[in-house]
Amino acid sequence: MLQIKSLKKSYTQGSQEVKIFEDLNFHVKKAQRVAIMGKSGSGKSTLLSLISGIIKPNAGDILLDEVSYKNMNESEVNDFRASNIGFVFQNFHLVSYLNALENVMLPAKVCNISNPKEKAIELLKSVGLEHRIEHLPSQLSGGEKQRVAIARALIHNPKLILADEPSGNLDEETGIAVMDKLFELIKKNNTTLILVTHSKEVAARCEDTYELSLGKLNKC
Ligand SMILES: Nc1ncnc2c1ncn2[C@@H]1O[C@H](COP(=O)(O)OP(=O)(O)OP(=O)(O)O)[C@@H](O)[C@H]1O
Repeated sequence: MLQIKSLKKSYTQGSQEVKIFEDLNFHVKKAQRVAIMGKSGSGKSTLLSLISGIIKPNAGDILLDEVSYKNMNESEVNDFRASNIGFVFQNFHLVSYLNALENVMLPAKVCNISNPKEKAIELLKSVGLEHRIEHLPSQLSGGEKQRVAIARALIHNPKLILADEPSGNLDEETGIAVMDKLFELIKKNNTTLILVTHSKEVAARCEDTYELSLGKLNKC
């Protein structure tokens, strides 16, 4: 479902070129759950940004369900990402002036899906937050915010979820509860997951774990 072919990416810093990927090849099957680990600076966030089309590779290609990003312009990539990918970040990235319900409904607006309010309420119920739908992010705990973010990531039924340290900012018990919810929902929906984590316990929930090192993904 996700194919990464001969991917090359480097950053230019002054006169220096920082090479991250020189020839990365990788594929993920539908509904597969893949964890990516690796030292700080190995390129994990860069990889997620490339997969989401937020940054462009220097060469090579990425295909999601056979659709290549190569010939899309920026607005086509943005639309494609909005329809097909859901995100869960360490810092939740909720919109501070929107309540939980409005935050969850955001991707539904962009993707024009039917009955967004009903779907958002249903998802908030499924993450145990039916009593918090009118709360602003500042009125929610860290674990509650991440559960709102999970509901938001799933409302448009994305093919792929990209998660970057989703329990990184939560205490252990809350982190486990939030990850239980994320995995329960993605299993139910057959959603493919690529999860970046420093935690072996979190990675163990995935079928496959890879370590990113020197621009290559090595199976653990
Ligand atoms: N916009 C940029 N310009 C220049 N160099 C960059 C840029 N973004 C990232 N880098 C460099 O690329 C390398 C990979 O960064 P990246 O953020 O992908 O690593 P990471 O594995 O996600 O790290 P961490 O676990 O610390 O979040 C780092 O050496 C970083 O300094």
